[in-house]
This record gives sequence, structure tokens and C-alpha cells, in this order.
Amino acid sequence: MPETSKMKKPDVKVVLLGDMNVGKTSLLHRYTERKFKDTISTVGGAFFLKQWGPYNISIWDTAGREQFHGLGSMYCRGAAAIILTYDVTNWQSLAELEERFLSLTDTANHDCIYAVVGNKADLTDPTAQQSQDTDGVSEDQTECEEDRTEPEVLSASLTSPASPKQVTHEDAMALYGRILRYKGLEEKSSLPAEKMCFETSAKTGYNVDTLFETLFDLVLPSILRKRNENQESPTVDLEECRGGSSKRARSSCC
Ligand SMILES: Nc1nc2c(ncn2[C@@H]2O[C@H](COP(=O)(O)OP(=O)(O)OP(=O)(O)O)[C@@H](O)[C@H]2O)c(=O)[nH]1
Ligand SMILES: [Mg+2]
Repeated sequence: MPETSKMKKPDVKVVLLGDMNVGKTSLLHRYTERKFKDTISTVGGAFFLKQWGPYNISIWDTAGREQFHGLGSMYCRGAAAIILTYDVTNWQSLAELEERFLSLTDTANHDCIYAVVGNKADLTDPTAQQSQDTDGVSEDQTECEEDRTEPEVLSASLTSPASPKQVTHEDAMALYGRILRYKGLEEKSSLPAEKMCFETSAKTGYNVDTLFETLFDLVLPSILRKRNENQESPTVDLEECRGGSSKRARSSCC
């Protein structure tokens, strides 16, 4: 049987967008491999197929570098959820979301869900400096150079934030409000900013599962509607789907 015939068809698409260096690839690594690894700046884009209950979700990692900007709207085409990522220590990375990336989402589904995500929270928030990985992979199994810091330097960085926080949670929530307005959506009939603005750390795992799994649950109605439209699955057991979601299923990355 040829390899291509075994490939699962994604039911829905989730896209990571944001400036270079904010940590999009690291977030995807953390979620899918439970590791914080060395990265190289992404070229073009790559996707990971995640099995979520009975569904297949493709998570697209895109390049933040300006030279790949033109590809962004292509990656967003038909997206059910878009993760607009910034770096909490870099105000410009939040501004870029509005100036450069928001217009790329015009090709997403009309009912696309938006999350505004401030990554690198470990640099500013002592709570985020604690490892939150729940799969039993300890932080000393991570592979990033930053983790090879001398022990005394590391313990100092655990007690005092290394960089000042440039972007507050309120700034991110205000951006979320402007995104809704850009999309012509009413705030009161949309998902609230408190639920859709996250601060994460790909380095420690802080909030990373919560981010992805909140979005997966929120895109389920979109999957069900698409399936019903295609009349492939007239009845779907939501309970079964939620029950199966806690089981992590991995697929290959390309
Ligand atoms: N302290 C800290 N560093 C991080 C975190 N996430 C990523 N980094 C570092 O930030 C740098 C950029 O991370 P990437 O994941 O490659 O960033 P990206 O957004 O994918 O960048 P492009 O592919 O160029 O768009 C790397 O040096 C990472 O090790 C984090 O949560 N905390
Ligand atoms: Mg990348």
C-alpha cells in the first residue's frame, strides 16, 4: 500500500501565527513532544497531525520572518482556530500581530476562533517558571541550550524575573477586543477575552496544554458541523469524544 494512502485527513485546522522568535515552534514542540528543544527559524511552514478523540486536528506552525509573510494567508485558509502569538517581553511582537498578521486571517473560516497568546512567561512570571509538564518528562530531559545554564545562575533566575514584562495581560485583552471589532463581531456574543488570552511558557510547559486543549474543545462544533454538512456522520457521540480526548495520540510531523 503506498504511504500516502495511510495519511489521515485532518478534520480541522489550527494555525500558529506571530512574529519571528516569539516561540511558535517551541510551543508546538512542547505540546507534541513534551520538550523544549533548540529551534531554527522556521522556513515556510510545517504541520503536526493530532488525534483528539475520534478527530484529526492539523496544527500548522508558520514562519514569522518577513520574507515568508506572503504565505501566511495561504496557511490560514479554512482555519478553525488561529493562535496569535507574541513574546511577553517584546512589545513590538504584540503590535506586529495587529499591524502585520491580523489581515492574514481574512482567509480563515467565518467562525474561526482567535486566541492571543503571550509566550515566554517564564521570563516575567514566577508561577510560569515551574514546570507544568504532566507527562512525566522532567525539565532536565529538555534539550535546549538555555537549560545548560550553570546551577547557581538557574536558581537565581527562578527567584527573580530576568526581563521586565513589556506586555500586560490587559494589553493582550485589549488587542483581542480589537480583533473582534476587525472581524465585525459583537463582544457580548463572542468568546470572552479572559478565556481567549493566554500566557504560556514553551520552556516550562506553563499553560501550553491548556491553550491547545481549550482550542481543540472549542473547534469541536466546527468539526461536527462540517461532518454533518458532508453527511459523513449524521450522529456523533460528544461524550465519547470528550472521554477519548484525555488520551494523547501522536502522529508524525512534516
Ligand atoms: N525563555 C523562553 N524562551 C523561549 C520560549 N519559547 C521559545 N523560546 C526561545 O525563543 C527563541 C525562538 O523560538 P522559536 O520557537 O524558534 O520561535 P518562532 O516563533 O518559531 O520563530 P520563527 O520560526 O522564526 O517564526 C528560541 O531561542 C527559543 O529557545 C519560552 O517559553 N521561554
Ligand atoms: Mg518557528
